[in-house]
Amino acid sequence: MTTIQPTAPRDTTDMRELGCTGLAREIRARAASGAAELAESGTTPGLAVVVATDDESSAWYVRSIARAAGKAGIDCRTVDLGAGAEPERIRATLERLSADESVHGIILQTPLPTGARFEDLASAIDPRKDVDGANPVSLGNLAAGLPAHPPATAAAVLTLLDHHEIELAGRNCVVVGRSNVVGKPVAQLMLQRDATVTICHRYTPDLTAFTPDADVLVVAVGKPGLITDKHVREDAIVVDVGTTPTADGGLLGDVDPSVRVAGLTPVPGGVGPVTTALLLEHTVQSAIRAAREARHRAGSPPRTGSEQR
Ligand SMILES: Nc1nc(=O)c2c([nH]1)NC[C@@H]1CN(c3ccc(C(=O)N[C@@H](CCC(=O)O)C(=O)O)cc3)C=[N+]21
Repeated sequence: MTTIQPTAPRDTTDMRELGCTGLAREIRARAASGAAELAESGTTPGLAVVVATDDESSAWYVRSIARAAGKAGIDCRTVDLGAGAEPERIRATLERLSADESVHGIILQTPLPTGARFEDLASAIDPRKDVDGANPVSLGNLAAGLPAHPPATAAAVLTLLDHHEIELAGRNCVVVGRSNVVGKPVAQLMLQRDATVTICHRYTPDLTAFTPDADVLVVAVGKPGLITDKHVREDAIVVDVGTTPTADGGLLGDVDPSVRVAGLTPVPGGVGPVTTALLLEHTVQSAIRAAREARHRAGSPPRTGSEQR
């Protein structure tokens, strides 16, 4: 008779918690100082948050955006159309906000009511105001290496990795999840950084065929406990994008708490707060650009030769 040997517990001494303390605050401060500068010339950055869901994670995010925007001097307007809103109504709202000069950033919250397709509706967001990279034009520009705002969550993943000085060039990166809001744009951003990128999703029969190859693993699925020790090497860096609310008001990531790796982003306190901060920063950047374009239209002096391209 064979006895089953318990697997040796992994050494937990040098696991790094890759948190966002300091980083999110720094980005929010940058957004606030940009907003303050704009205020001197009479512009208040405006952010419109369009909601057509009663999803709890989304509701939390919307409140958090409104709170942080207020503190940063950004005028945040939540347009709640209700969970059963018709796609035509959502589209008309996005078109109206796209034409509204006091609005510099627009975010359409996911999930959407059944029957509404995110990609279809997001095409109604003016790409210049697309601060959450939702318009397929933004995703296309991103894939082509042209300027575009990436979705704030995708940008947060890269910003957090940079903050902790995680190298991506030449490394194996595995992304679990292929949403247009996270998985696909994260993969594009990692590709731009010269990583070898694999994308796994719900039709991947066995994640363990791919995830143990990851030097850097990004998980954006929304299934608590999906990733366990068997999925990752001990020397891997893991970014947990999942935020599933629990009945008692807590928040669960996609990575099982028992997982021991070289570095793990915590939930809460990891990607989430950086996401909110970057959304504000994208909005301020968009407002700065709009103000600059308005000055040019008003007939400012022509640019000097060295500035022309
Ligand atoms: N178009 C679109 N873009 C999104 O980026 C998007 C969306 N729709 N729909 C909803 C989800 C959810 N989401 C979160 C962002 C930050 C936190 C966050 O900051 N959470 C805190 C803590 C929350 C708590 O303590 O309850 C943290 O992780 O530390 C959570 C969730 C963005 N989403």
